[in-house]
Amino acid sequence: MPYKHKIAVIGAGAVGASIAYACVLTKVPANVVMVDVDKRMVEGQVLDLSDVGFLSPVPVSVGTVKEAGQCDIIVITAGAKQRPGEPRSELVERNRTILKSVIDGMQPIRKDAIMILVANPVDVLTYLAQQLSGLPRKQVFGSGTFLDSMRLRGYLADKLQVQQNALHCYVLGEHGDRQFVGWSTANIGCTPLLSHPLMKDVDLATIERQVMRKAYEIIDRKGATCFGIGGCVASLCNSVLNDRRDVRPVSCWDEKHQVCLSTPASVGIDGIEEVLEMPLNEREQKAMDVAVKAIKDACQRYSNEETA
Ligand SMILES: NC(=O)C1=CN([C@@H]2O[C@H](COP(=O)(O)OP(=O)(O)OC[C@H]3O[C@@H](n4cnc5c(N)ncnc54)[C@H](O)[C@@H]3O)[C@@H](O)[C@H]2O)C=CC1
Ligand SMILES: CC(=O)C(=O)O
Repeated sequence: MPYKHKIAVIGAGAVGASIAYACVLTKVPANVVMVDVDKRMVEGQVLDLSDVGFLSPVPVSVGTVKEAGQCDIIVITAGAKQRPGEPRSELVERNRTILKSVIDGMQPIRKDAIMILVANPVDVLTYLAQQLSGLPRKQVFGSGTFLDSMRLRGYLADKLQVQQNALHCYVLGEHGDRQFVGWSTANIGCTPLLSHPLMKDVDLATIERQVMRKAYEIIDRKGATCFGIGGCVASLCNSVLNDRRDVRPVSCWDEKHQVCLSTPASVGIDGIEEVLEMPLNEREQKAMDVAVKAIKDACQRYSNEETA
């Protein structure tokens, strides 16, 4: 084991394997430990990932749920995925049960562990994981709308013919059907995005819908999405272990709305270092209220049962 840090990836299906693969290729400074109830499958994933060892020093091994509880970062992807056309919110019944069994199996969890939720519906599961794990809220966050925001940047970068990293724009609220774009604060370089001449003929509602529907389109064609989220979560692991303080739209505890929702926050060694206050115009505030209500209703429905 060349590194002192360990990242556990619980759930070694399409998403877990893509996260491990992206961690290896981005040379995250840690040993990656993969965990799954399907023992033969997880062994197969680790054997397969060992073939990329010629490109990276990051080792990948098989571990147990108990060992995962002692890792520096615990990534949870274990759970059911959407069937074609199925919204993420319909996974809550199945995935909260899996989440509880995973968290119970890890106890006592290392006190300074950072837990990153990926399984859907990610905003609700992040809230439940904060309750179930006993960890401070800043140490438990979800991938949120990081992936959706990168999808948005992809569309805009193509349209405007600029590098994606010149665009500062976020998808906010829910990683689900009630997500929305914070157009009023979007920038290209340091100039307002909507003032760019090439944005004049762009239908914002169409782009917003394409971003929201992208997961459905991919699932319709190949049954699951995995590469984008693999990159996003590997990037979050790098932000934590290198204390990079990258600002990412992740699902985290929002003091104002008293729920976990997707909003920009800086991510570092302690998890969520700071949640940034996002100015919203009237349309965006209405969309945020709709997202908050949906997430809150689901959280309230399940939180008492889960902690009982
Ligand atoms: N937050 C995001 O942006 C994204 C989230 N997802 C979500 O990630 C989740 C996983 O998706 P896939 O990897 O495609 O599904 P998958 O079916 O390929 O893998 C799920 C894995 O979880 C394992 N598992 C189930 N219960 C377990 C337990 N108690 N302990 C350990 N492992 C357990 C299964 O054996 C399986 O290998 C889904 O909920 C999906 O909706 C997927 C893509 C993006
Ligand atoms: C499946 C999912 O949540 C996504 O690709 O956005």
